[in-house]
Amino acid sequence: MHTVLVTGGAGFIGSHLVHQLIGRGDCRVVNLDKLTYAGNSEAVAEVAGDRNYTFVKADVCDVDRVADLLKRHHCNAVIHLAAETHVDRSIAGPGEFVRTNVQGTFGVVEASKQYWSNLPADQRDVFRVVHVSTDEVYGSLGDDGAFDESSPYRPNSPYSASKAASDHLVRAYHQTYGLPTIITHCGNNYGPWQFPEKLIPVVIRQAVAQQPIPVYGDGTNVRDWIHVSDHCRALHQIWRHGRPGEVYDVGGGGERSNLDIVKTVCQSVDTVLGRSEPSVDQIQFVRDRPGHDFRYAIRGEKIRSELGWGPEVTFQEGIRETVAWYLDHRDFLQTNPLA
Ligand SMILES: Cc1cn([C@H]2C[C@H](O)[C@@H](COP(=O)(O)OP(=O)(O)O[C@H]3O[C@H](CO)[C@@H](O)[C@H](O)[C@H]3O)O2)c(=O)[nH]c1=O
Repeated sequence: MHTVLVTGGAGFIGSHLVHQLIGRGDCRVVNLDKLTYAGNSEAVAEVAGDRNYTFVKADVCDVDRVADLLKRHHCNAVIHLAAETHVDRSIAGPGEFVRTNVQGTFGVVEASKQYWSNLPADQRDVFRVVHVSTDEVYGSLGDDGAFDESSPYRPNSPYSASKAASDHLVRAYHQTYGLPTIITHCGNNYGPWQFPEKLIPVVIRQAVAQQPIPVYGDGTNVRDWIHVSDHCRALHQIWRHGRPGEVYDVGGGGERSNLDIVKTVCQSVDTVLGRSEPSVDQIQFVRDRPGHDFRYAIRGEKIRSELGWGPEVTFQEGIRETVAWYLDHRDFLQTNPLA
């Protein structure tokens, strides 16, 4: 039996990871979450009563608290997802991103180091810290090429800069203290429970309400999309079989332009609701995001060849399921992103 401290386990990706880990039957999960606007206890309600699950409302910046939890629960891994994640919010207010993403990651690695360095040798060997980061640290691509683990860091937004800084701290803790850390970079996730500030839930909400669907700039920007369950499977593989000190980029092959995403989502909403007037007519091209990265693409060769991981959910199937989920959870869709 493993015991994993998941930070940010009430968030979008974190809650899916918590479900997967508990579902495996060989993991106890301690979910540390501050329950900020993007954290949602409802997303983990199904596991709340499970004997292998513990929820702790806490802040990753609190080193003593994190160290105490690791010790109290005899954790043998940390998967660190707690973060501020929305690029537009980071442009409006970068301070919270520096605090949560940089100071918070410091809290996690410092607490982990304190705990890990006092473990008996056999437990030190199996302990891992998996830091969940983003492909956005690599900056923006033109029409060709793809990121891989050797791509230079060129973050462009306050969000991606804060994630890049957090990566460097994690790397430094490995280089300096030998803490067994692994860094991951994933592309754009989609699926149930994604907060309605990100592109796909925004499109669903606006399409359903027959309101304008905002597309930044001309909609030609490209992102590499992955279903959240595939990402969580990758995180498990990386934790269990990845090599300490390494970086693994997660994804590959899911490139789509924003306009393509918007059209696919609109068609899916129209089909489920039996609409005759196409939702795409609601598209409104709006002012571009400042410093908007043009394109992200992940090669994904290392994780495929070293860990045998690849995505399983097709985009068509994933979008159909996601749209159906949001239409069944319209209250969540109405959550005020500015709250
Ligand atoms: C919310 C919104 C977004 N967009 C555009 C901006 C982007 O090019 C694209 C996706 O936007 P977002 O859903 O905000 O995601 P993006 O900025 O790519 O960043 C996401 O993907 C990253 C991984 O690439 C994660 O690290 C971030 O946490 C996550 O937020 O759609 C629109 O055109 N209209 C919108 O209303």
